[in-house]
Amino acid sequence: MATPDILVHPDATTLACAAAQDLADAIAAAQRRYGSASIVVTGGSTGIAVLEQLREHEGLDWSRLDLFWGDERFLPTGHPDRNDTQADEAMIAHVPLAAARIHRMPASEGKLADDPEQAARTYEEHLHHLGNGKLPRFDVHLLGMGPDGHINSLFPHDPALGQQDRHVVGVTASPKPPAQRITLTLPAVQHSTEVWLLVSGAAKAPAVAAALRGAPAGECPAAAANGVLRTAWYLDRDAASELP
Ligand SMILES: O=C(O)[C@H](O)[C@@H](O)[C@H](O)[C@H](O)COP(=O)(O)O
Repeated sequence: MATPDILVHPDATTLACAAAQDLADAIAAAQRRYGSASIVVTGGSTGIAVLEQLREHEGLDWSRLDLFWGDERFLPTGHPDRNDTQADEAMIAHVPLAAARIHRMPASEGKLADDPEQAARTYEEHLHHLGNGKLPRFDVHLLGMGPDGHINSLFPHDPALGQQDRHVVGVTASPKPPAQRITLTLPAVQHSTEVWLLVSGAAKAPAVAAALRGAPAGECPAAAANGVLRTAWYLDRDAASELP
């Protein structure tokens, strides 16, 4: 596993601008190489700020970009706390993405209303359908991180962290509201060509240091967030303040 790249920026705004520029470049590179690009987006203030910046990038070919989510709060369509609603407002509503390439996690309504596990299976089937029985290619998986080291909806000590056989699971007792969520698992994160963690603020500094020290994933899930070819940590100075 390659050593992670640690990229420290003066503040959260500069971090988001730099990550968006790098993401635009990575999308263009994947489109040149494969014909289309595929990114996994995240919620949280830093991840959403990156999407706000990305939408300003001129020359980006939005028609050949697939958008997936790393996790979702299991709430009805359009709920303001859903990660996809926030991504809609920050980026999707402003750019010409192809509707069929926006792969949202299911919402808590209709047949799936009270069944995040079934909703997770539905998303997993969708991914496996796109990938001919496997996961599709994820060129870049963006991740936020909580002060407890959680990534996606994979929280410390949660049994979902040990999940090796599934790519998407339902969460029913998240320590952070809402309790019900859908999340990609660690094997799905680790399937991504590149994983970029977007972390700002002093409250995250201890978890950043723990993850980069190689803490056990059960205690600090972000420690296991590694891409196949590259892992990059986009930090602001405060988040990096406990690194050696
Ligand atoms: O699902 C959630 O409750 C949040 O989206 C959460 O997982 C978030 O991504 C991180 O806590 C980082 O958030 P910030 O970037 O806002 O610090």
